[in-house]
Amino acid sequence: MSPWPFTPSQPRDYSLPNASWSSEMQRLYEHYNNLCEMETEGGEKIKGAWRRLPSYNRSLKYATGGQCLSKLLQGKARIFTRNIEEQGAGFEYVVFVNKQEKTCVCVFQAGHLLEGPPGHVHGGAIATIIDSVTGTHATYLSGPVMTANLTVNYRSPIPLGSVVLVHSSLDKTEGRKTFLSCQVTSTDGSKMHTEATGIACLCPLVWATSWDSDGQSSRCGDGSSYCSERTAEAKQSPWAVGVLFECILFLNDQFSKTFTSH
Ligand SMILES: CCCCCCCCCCCC(=O)SCCNC(=O)CCNC(=O)[C@H](O)C(C)(C)COP(=O)(O)OP(=O)(O)OC[C@H]1O[C@@H](n2cnc3c(N)ncnc32)[C@H](O)[C@@H]1OP(=O)(O)O
Repeated sequence: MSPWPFTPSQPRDYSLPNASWSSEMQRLYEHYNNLCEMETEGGEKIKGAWRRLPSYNRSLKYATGGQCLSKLLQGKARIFTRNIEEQGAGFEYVVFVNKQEKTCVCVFQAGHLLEGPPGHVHGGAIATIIDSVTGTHATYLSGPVMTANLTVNYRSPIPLGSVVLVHSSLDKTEGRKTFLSCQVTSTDGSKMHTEATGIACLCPLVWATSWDSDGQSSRCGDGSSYCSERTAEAKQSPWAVGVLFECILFLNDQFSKTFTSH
């Protein structure tokens, strides 16, 4: 690993198909991926309502200023759903967001390491994928968040190795809080596996700096879509504070390493 935190790198995008994906997983990936790009009558390709979110084994890629943060913390900040080496053994998933409807869908294939009841997915693994999807969705909508609350109702077991859809929708935002609902269903929608609601809380530092002079919130998850109408100036504020905050964390870590190695 490079000792210099700004060194450019090409991390693996875990949301792209791999050999472990079943034909059903592949089919659904292609279905939603096709909705990301539309063709006009003139044959021109234009952006659709959906967008695939790339996914890395580092967790900060989509935070406001995340491109920079993820480089600073590339050797540190890991997200455990993306750190099981064997392809197909753990969480195989891809998340798509619908900018207009403010909804999100995840195509999820559960691998053998996620077993709970014999032949079925562990409840903690189900809560994990729900937390990951709603957390990603809230981050996309509002900026870097922590899960404050997650309430899960398990309706029917999920067979190990099967593919399910995880739907997340925005209920409301209230101050720092983003309220989301989530359903895990079979891919044809006929069976409800799990229902959940959650509250994601915008990180305090970002919240404190995300107000325009006119009192309008300028939170922007990916800085490009949900808040595209907001001012560029407003977008800079949480980005800059985020980078400053992460610089402090990075320097702190370097100092810690220096002291503990002696
Ligand atoms: C970038 C990644 C991309 C990549 C995508 C990454 C996807 C993965 C996402 C994983 C997300 C996680 O697992 S995060 C890890 C699990 N979560 C945690 O560890 C969070 C631990 N809890 C905390 O750190 C804290 O409690 C916070 C940050 C949630 C809130 O603390 P705080 O900042 O001091 O704020 P506080 O005033 O207490 O609360 C703010 C508002 O939220 C309300 N509130 C707080 N807790 C609750 C609660 N349990 N249920 C209801 N409401 C609550 C309060 O009443 C208040 O409402 P009002 O008075 O304003 O009305």
